[in-house]
Amino acid sequence: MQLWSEPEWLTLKQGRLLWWPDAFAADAGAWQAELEQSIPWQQHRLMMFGRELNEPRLSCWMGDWPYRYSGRQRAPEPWHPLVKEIAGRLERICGQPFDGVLLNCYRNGQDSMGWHADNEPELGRDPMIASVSLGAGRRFLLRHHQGEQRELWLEHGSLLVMAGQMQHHWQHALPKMAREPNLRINLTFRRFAGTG
Ligand SMILES: O=C(O)CCC(=O)C(=O)O
Ligand SMILES: [Fe+2]
Repeated sequence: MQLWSEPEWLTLKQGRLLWWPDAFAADAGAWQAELEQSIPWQQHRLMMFGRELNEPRLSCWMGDWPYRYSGRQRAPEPWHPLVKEIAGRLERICGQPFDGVLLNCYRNGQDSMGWHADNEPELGRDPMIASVSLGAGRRFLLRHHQGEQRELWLEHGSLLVMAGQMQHHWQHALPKMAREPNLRINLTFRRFAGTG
């Protein structure tokens, strides 16, 4: 009987995913409890149709370099020791270092993230994005620019790595799940293209 799943590479049209549902199952509860308490979660604002709105989630940018998106720049928070440790685990799995991470806190199923690609120029061509999920399981949607769609279930302790040309040909989103009462934390690790 196999108790622990193995990481599996899924090949998509113009992209690759490493999918490992219980990668961190043994640590996920402790990680969630600590990060919920000790990350300086912030409510950021976004511009939508000419109006400023609260982002439908809390977040925190951490690492070695500032994060630019939607024309704004965020200074990084210093590495939290546990987040640094997780970055080290991911480096061994993915075979490359990570020097920045966006932490997202979805307070319940009303929180979400819209369609986007992680294609900031800082990340360079074909970036590897390693995403760790803690807490409530949520749907994760992928869509290719020619129409193909995929859906994954991101559960507590899972790892999803987007690699290859994913960020150039696919977008991803975390839709609302109205009846989900529980919190989810997600960490998406990235690497600044000028380093490592
Ligand atoms: O919460 C998630 O699983 C997705 C987060 C994401 O796409 C991002 O931070 O760029
Ligand atoms: Fe993303």
